[in-house]
Amino acid sequence: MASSIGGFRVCSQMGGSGGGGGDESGFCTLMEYVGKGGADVGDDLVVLFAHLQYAAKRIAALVASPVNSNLGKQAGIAGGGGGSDRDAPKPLDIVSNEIILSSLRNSGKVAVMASEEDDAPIWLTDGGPFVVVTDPLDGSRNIDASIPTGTIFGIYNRLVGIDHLPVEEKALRNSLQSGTGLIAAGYVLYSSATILCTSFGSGTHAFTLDHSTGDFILTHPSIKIPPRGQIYSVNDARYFDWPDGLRRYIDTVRQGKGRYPKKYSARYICSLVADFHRTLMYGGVAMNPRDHLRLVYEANPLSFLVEQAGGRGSDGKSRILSLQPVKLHQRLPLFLGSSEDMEELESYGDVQQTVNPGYEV
Ligand SMILES: O=P(O)(O)OC[C@H]1O[C@](O)(COP(=O)(O)O)[C@@H](O)[C@@H]1O
Repeated sequence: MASSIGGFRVCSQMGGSGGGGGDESGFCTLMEYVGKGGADVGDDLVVLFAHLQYAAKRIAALVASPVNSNLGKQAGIAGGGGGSDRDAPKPLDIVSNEIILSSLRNSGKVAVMASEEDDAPIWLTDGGPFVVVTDPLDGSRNIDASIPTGTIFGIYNRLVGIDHLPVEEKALRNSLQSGTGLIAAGYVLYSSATILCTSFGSGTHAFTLDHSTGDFILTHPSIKIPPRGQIYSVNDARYFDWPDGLRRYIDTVRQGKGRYPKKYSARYICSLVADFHRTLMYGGVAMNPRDHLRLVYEANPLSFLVEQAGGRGSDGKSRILSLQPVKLHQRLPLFLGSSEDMEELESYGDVQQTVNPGYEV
């Protein structure tokens, strides 16, 4: 049973599906939540989450460290940009990828990890029950300005029916599962607070890192995205490359002439996890209408989370989770948000940006 003490949402009793655990202090940690006294997601998944939260804490410390203050994604740096100095520090998205890889390997629970940072999926553990897809540090281009970044992950069961295939082939096929097969997904937002938001298929719940104890505390149980928001989130410098439908939609809602008779406001951090988190909290639509974001690593996990919170994830025409990935690094237009806003947006027909001239910034 969730209640509120001093502004925190807390669990006052153990057990119950999705109810989470809790101790005598009333606070419910992520590990209590997933464990037997809480949502009881199964021992294997509990072990995996223990390792995922450890990786998240290491990345949170990394992005906040003064030592790394100028190590955003930069071409020419050794380890990521093809530079030649082997002793040069690596960009943070490469280090984050290594942190997640070692955590997943150490968990012993992951058969395959597919990462936005790697060309091909990595086979980790024969018999590992799970497949993890991840964008280890999204928004890393913002690091140098201390703008929020995030980790995104999705978890599937290993396809045991293809265990007999050669490693490369089964690694790829396991990683190309449709989003309808997700058993869990989440993101970690590295911002003024470090927030791990996750779903196991029964609601979306967010946990905030308590730096004094190192625990993620359940602060936002059963998040419900408002059915209607008043915010649109898009890089509107691309307005002149948009199709007519998208231009008309944005022009209409910003003038307060849409189905909801209020003038919408624009918010765009240009860091997907941060833009998505705000949308989950306040409602509205977060979008990138061009073929830029990835189906496997970004669109599927975030669509799973927004659907579990009562919203929708679409490519402008179809439900994201129903799409069958054909390529690991497949890109697509992405629209995530409140159910009524999404419905109104899609009613404009052509909202997918088909020209993608390449942008310098
Ligand atoms: O340039 P655009 O179209 O505004 O795209 C911005 C989006 O790209 C991202 O930076 C991800 O791009 P990268 O994977 O190339 O880093 C998101 O965080 C952000 O939402």
